[in-house]
Amino acid sequence: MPTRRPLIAGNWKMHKTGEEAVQTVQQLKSLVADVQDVEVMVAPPFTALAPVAQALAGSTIALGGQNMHWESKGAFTGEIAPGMLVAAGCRYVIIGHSERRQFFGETDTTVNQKIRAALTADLQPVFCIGESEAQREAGQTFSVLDKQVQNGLEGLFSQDLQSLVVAYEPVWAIGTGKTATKEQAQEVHAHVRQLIADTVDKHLAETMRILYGGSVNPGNVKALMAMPDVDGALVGGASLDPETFSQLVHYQG
Ligand SMILES: O=C[C@H](O)COP(=O)(O)O
Repeated sequence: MPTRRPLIAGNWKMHKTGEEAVQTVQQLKSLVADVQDVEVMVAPPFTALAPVAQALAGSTIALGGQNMHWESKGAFTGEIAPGMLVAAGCRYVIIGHSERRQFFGETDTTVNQKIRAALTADLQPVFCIGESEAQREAGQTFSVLDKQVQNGLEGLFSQDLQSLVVAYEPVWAIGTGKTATKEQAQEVHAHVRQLIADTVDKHLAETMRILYGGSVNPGNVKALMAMPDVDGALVGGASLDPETFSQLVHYQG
């Protein structure tokens, strides 16, 4: 069984100016300086990327973008190109977050275009999937997730997807304080891994990291991380405070 290096990622969403973000990572850097076996990533807003990259110089904390366009340049007012994220110091990019799907019209098709563009630019996509509360209650969780995964990865093969990270974020658990139970998370993660094994490649499925996201906090992270198919967390609210985020990174105690 291959070892998957845990990834604890902070998605700061629309929080923090450049100055506030730099202050946060300066504290975080020393708080997690002892951590070796867990990868840490922060995804600040676009305007904070360059100063945060500078503040992170010499640290192992990785930087991520929260979104990007799939084209490399052009007349796309308000958009950011993959190469711009790379130039700003990003290694990762979050793609298809449910807030992007819900409020900004992202579809499986644009998610697929973005994943392709990220891979071409050598950015590691953190590909977000998740069902709504109504879909879960209607017993559609697996069919919704299967469609998101299959459409999002359409036309991509194992050799393209080596750096892919999947993040399972049930929409009903985001920012609500209502975390999926560790059993619910494990059930979905195992299902998604099996789907990748069946439709893409078995080895990729075994090595690919699947993060859980949705009201992760210092009180529930350990139990979630103990599940065999949970390889990390994509954290919103609890990633904004460096002390709290550091507690998540130190989930092993
Ligand atoms: O990307 C992060 C998720 O949307 C989770 O947010 P949350 O931890 O505030 O529930």
